[in-house]
Amino acid sequence: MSETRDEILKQLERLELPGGGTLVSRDMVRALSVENGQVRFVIEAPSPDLARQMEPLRAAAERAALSVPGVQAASVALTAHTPEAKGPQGGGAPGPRIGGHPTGGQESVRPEGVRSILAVASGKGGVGKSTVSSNLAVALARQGRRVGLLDADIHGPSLPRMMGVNQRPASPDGKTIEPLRAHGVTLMSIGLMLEEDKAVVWRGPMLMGALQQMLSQVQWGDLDVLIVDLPPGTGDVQLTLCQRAAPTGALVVSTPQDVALLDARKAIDMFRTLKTPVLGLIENMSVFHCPECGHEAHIFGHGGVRAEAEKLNIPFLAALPIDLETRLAGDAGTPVAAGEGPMAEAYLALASRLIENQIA
Ligand SMILES: Nc1ncnc2c1ncn2[C@@H]1O[C@H](COP(=O)(O)OP(=O)(O)OP(=O)(O)O)[C@@H](O)[C@H]1O
Repeated sequence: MSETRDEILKQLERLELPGGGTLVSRDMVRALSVENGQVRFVIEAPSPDLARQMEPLRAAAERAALSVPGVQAASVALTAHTPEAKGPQGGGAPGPRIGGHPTGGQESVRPEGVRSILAVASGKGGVGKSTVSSNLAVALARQGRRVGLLDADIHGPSLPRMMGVNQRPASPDGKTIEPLRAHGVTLMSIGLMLEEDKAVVWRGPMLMGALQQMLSQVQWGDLDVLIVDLPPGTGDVQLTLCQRAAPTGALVVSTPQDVALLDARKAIDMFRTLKTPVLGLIENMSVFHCPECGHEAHIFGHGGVRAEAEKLNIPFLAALPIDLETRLAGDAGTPVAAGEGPMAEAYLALASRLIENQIA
């Protein structure tokens, strides 16, 4: 498939644009996908006016794709930035375009100075993956590790809020991106490159391209560990990370609830298929201690994740309670692990365990 892709791009290189350059050299091809002989991509024009004039070029691009052996059908769409929009990702400032199609076939996109990449995953949404990622990152940094945190949850990036950052990362040369720093952690989120409140409507290839950019264009520097907060589920982003960045392993977060565990099992199975070791399971929202009477309530069930870990012979790393401070601290932009108290200690203990086991 990647040979077909390369050949299509080669054909598109031949289509000269009126102002000079080609569709490829001017980076106007988006979301190129090849599936069972069906080719699809989008030509992104600099303005709606130019897009209207580019219809003959669109048709020529379709013919060029069809001329490649193995291609049975080609569908090419034209799109444009609106001048008032702040780029496809918002923000106005010049900078790298996020969400292009992935490049470079199966080449590694692992950042050079990063010793270990740790994926934090869950089957189901809302189980606390981002809460665990941000607190674990802060706890590791407090123990002297050089930590990076990449929010790869493209459809629902929540780390900027949880880490208390909202400025757009700088890109002095328009290609590389300078990550931000918060609570001792080097941080990058796709949410910082997109317009807040705008839904991301991207196909798989654009998601894969965006992750690739976040790994290879961000100046991560030398890190002991890069924690990648994945979107929930088993999709293109997970696949790209495992195949192109060779993570050291994955931590899977789940609540003890049956429906969450069911999905967690799927995530574990996906990592096994992709040959990424699952290094541990974490139970979040495992118990609620009533602050008034001290009563323990198992709102989402009890012990399910520990039992699952034993069954699958995967280390059970932590049982984190439902905790008001955790929620409030996350909403306020200073993770609970940055302070003092039982939850900060729980995250510091989790971080120590990962350091002792040379995972982070
Ligand atoms: N242990 C906890 N105690 C109390 N609230 C929690 C806890 N863990 C997470 N939360 C809260 O639950 C909500 C969802 O958590 P979070 O965003 O971390 O989940 P997620 O799995 O990353 O979600 P998504 O599927 O959107 O990526 C947040 O408001 C967070 O503050």
